[in-house]
Amino acid sequence: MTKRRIVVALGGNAILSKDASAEAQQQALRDTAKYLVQFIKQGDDLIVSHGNGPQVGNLLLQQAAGSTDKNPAMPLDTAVAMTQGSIGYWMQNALGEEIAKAGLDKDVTTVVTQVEVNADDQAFTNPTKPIGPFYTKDEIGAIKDAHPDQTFVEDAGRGYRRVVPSPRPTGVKEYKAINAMVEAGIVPISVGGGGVPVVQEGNRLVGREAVIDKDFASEKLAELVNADLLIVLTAVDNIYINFNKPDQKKLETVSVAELKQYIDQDQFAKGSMLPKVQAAIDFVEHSNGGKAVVTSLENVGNFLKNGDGTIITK
Ligand SMILES: Nc1ncnc2c1ncn2[C@@H]1O[C@H](COP(=O)(O)OP(=O)(O)O)[C@@H](O)[C@H]1O
Ligand SMILES: NC(=O)OP(=O)(O)O
Repeated sequence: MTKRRIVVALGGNAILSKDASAEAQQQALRDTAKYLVQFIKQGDDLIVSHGNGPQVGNLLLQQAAGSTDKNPAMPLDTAVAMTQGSIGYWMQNALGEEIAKAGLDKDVTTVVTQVEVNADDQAFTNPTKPIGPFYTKDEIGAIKDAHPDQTFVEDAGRGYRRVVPSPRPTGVKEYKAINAMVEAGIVPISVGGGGVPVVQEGNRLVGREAVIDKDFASEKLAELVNADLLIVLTAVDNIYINFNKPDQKKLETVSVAELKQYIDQDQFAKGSMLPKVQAAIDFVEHSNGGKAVVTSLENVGNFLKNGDGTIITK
């Protein structure tokens, strides 16, 4: 089989489901690495990205709880960089172990990645990205009394979460370094948490307080490094139409034109599957013959063997 260049975007459940302790998140990533190593064993060049919504929200809460005048809390762009470091450490440690077990000699390295956004992106005045823990309605009443500037929305039917601005990525500052790492046989972990949002001001990149969607950032990176495949790994094996209804139907190979019709029919939930579908469409439309895949971590073996999962083509 010919060697492919693959950007894999890891969904939240690959890192944190209920237990937010470092041990539990590290264990989840050890389990995740067992699936990801299959691509490397097959000879594919892998670039890994991941979400950070729960972790960056939790970090902001820890920062706020411990802050003093002499030891101030860090702003959101710095917190995103901190989660790139912590999750990247867990991931490179776990994937490194699986690579060693497979008898392969390959380094895994985390890249603190700056992702460019437009300063006038309307997302800055319309926060939509859920971060941190879930709250009850009573709990957010009390938080809003103390922090009237914070916005909360109902998320995934599990309660309320704080939302922050989520601008669209326009570029990935470190993509050439990521390319060079792949050429050198290194597995980069990059655009973690969607990347640190930055705006170009003269020679300086200035951080902005936001959290970029990791599926959109992974798509932008996949375009820039000329990936053959963008694979979005989430909790479901396939994208469905009429999802969770008695007549739900899984999509196997689907064209961009067909997916756009399903978007018009509101088939994909806004805060969850829609951004993945939009990222997949963007990649197929803007790359040079690339395809996108949406499937689950647990289905990686079947995808590699039989092409199972939802495959999005031109
Ligand atoms: N049409 C659909 N087909 C499949 N899954 C869907 C659909 N609409 C909504 N979903 C939900 O979207 C979820 C994936 O989004 P999300 O949980 O935000 O992803 P992640 O955290 O893995 O990035 C699936 O687990 C599923 O519950
Ligand atoms: N940054 C980001 O998209 O994180 P989640 O996938 O955890 O929401």
